[in-house]
Amino acid sequence: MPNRDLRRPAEARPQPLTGLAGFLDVPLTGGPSDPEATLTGVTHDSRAVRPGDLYAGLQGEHVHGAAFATQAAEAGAAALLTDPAGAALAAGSGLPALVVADPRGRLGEIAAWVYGRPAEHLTMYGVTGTNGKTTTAYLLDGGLRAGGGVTGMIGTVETRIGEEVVPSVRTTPEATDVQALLASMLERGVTDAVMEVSSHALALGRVDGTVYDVALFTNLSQDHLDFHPSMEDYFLTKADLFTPRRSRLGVIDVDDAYGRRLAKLASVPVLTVSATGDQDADWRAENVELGPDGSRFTVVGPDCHKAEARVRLAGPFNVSNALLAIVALTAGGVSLDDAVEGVGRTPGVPGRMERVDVGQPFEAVVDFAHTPDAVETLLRALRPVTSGALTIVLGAGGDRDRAKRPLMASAAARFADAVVLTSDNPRSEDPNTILDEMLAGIRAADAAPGAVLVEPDRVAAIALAVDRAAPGDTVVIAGKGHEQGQEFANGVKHPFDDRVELRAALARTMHAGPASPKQSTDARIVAPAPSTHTPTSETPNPGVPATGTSRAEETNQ
Ligand SMILES: CC(=O)N[C@H]1[C@@H](OP(=O)(O)OP(=O)(O)OC[C@H]2O[C@@H](n3ccc(=O)[nH]c3=O)[C@H](O)[C@@H]2O)O[C@H](CO)[C@@H](O)[C@@H]1O[C@H](C)C(=O)N[C@@H](C)C(=O)N[C@H](CCC(=O)O)C(=O)O
Ligand SMILES: Nc1ncnc2c1ncn2[C@@H]1O[C@H](COP(=O)(O)OP(=O)(O)OP(=O)(O)O)[C@@H](O)[C@H]1O
Ligand SMILES: N[C@H](CCC[C@H](N)C(=O)O)C(=O)O
Ligand SMILES: [Mg+2]
Repeated sequence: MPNRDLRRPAEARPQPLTGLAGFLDVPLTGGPSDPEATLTGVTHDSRAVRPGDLYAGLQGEHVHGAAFATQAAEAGAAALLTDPAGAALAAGSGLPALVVADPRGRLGEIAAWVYGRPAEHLTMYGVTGTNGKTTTAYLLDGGLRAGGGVTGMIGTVETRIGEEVVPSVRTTPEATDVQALLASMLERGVTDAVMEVSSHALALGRVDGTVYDVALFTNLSQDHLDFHPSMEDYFLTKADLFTPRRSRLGVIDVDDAYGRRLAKLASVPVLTVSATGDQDADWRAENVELGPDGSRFTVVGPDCHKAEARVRLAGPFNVSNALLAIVALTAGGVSLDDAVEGVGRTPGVPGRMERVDVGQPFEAVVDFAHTPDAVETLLRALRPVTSGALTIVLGAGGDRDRAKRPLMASAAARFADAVVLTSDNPRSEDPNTILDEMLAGIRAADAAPGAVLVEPDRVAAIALAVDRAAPGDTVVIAGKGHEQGQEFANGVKHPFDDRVELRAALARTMHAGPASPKQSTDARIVAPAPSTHTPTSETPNPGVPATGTSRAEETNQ
């Protein structure tokens, strides 16, 4: 274990506070101004303040961070950055203040300034898109290592500096943490940094102060409509990554309709990729051979570039992710041979198409699909490798996009033979309300009688799917992938790992034989009622048909 907190650089590079005031062109107000005062770090969280930090008191959805200025001062903050409302709130803190109209909008450049603009000394890769960011980031990492790079990674599953891992809280951290992490990476000899760039990050200034050498776009489909007012806003937020203030070059998957739009809209040079052969693109995957453990394909690019490639993750969509990574690597200076070699060596990504095998006579897989498009893509990928029935266990997260719930359930009913609806992370919501909203998306025509079951307890739902599986079937547990907990109301998080639960359920069936009657009778078996088809207002992905939203009936058979 590392003996220091890698989230910050060890070496303090004190910057004069008056220098920051000059940089921002605002006076220092409020507390006593020491002309010699210096800053050694910056944070937006009073609970993370270290002596010498600039504390950014930001207006949040719930509270104004400036309300914690006294706590920040007690922890040793050297100064406060805030807005006029925050300055009033922090009046009693005694901290000298820099007051600007939009502190969140300035935080990225300030953090980059405080930490010595680390991104300028690293080769930066930024991956955006609704699905495939984490997977593509791991593949990029593999290719960079094969090219001799020392890598750092910031993303959903983990944050890594060389070989050392720091747990990730979110996909893209706040700007203060991004810049501190990049400075820490630089200090520890990292040459190339790979980051997942969420739309929240772009909208909330988390990656301000970072210009990516190569920006990647995987695809766009419905998600996060709790945060974005429309798909158009979601798209334009992502598209901003492909402008000169944020990147130097774009690599875009044009098999995706939004990707094709982006390739035209981008104001940085762009390389296009297509793994399906359906689109005109600079780089293509040809001779694709899909297998249960991964795929082989030929990479074909401009100027007679050609190489035989493989990806050790099943499904055609992972050929897209791999091709995108390979092309981005070559754009970033890695040779095509090293890129292909490193991507092909990458063993897998935790909780993405991860097979769990205790010797059972059917396939059991854990995957992170938690959008309508990902559920459809996943099931379409598993169908050709399933000789028997395909069963999915699926829930939807609480306090997230509600509109995607019926669409996820609809995709599950249309592309699987059996569906066990269950809880994901209910967070502050009632799990049964989420399940009802999912059920509303399933039309009678999409599911055979008895094919849809509801079991709110995720452990029991996994056991139910396993108990019903026959030789040749595939059971996929979707939506939580690598996650290590299940979140309930009031921030309560119970330890939970789909892979552990699936393994335990499989082991039980192997030893005890099929179905424990209790699990089967407790679940509700749902017969979706014939219903009027109500198209949804958004048709986010031109490839996904609209689905009904009527209420399903329960028969409790
Ligand atoms: C919508 C959103 O992103 N909200 C983020 C936002 O929360 P907020 O505005 O509600 O903050 P708040 O709780 O009102 O607090 C205001 C300020 O006071 C500070 N504070 C608060 C309490 C305290 O004791 N001390 C203190 O300093 C907070 O640090 C914050 O700066 O600022 C907080 C502090 O930075 C974030 O934790 C919070 O992310 C929440 C937890 C979140 O879940 N965000 C998710 C949806 C998210 O960002 N997801 C994306 C996309 C995922 C993907 O598709 O891959 C991601 O990048 O992970
Ligand atoms: N290129 C792709 N196209 C469609 N679906 C994909 C693609 N790549 C991955 N998926 C699906 O999306 C799921 C999530 O993949 P991954 O974790 O790589 O995406 P992500 O963009 O990082 O997601 P998140 O934003 O939640 O972190 C996978 O488990 C798989 O089901
Ligand atoms: N990055 C995504 C992950 C969702 C994973 C799923 N298990 C859920 O909780 O909805 C989010 O925060 O929206
Ligand atoms: Mg991710």
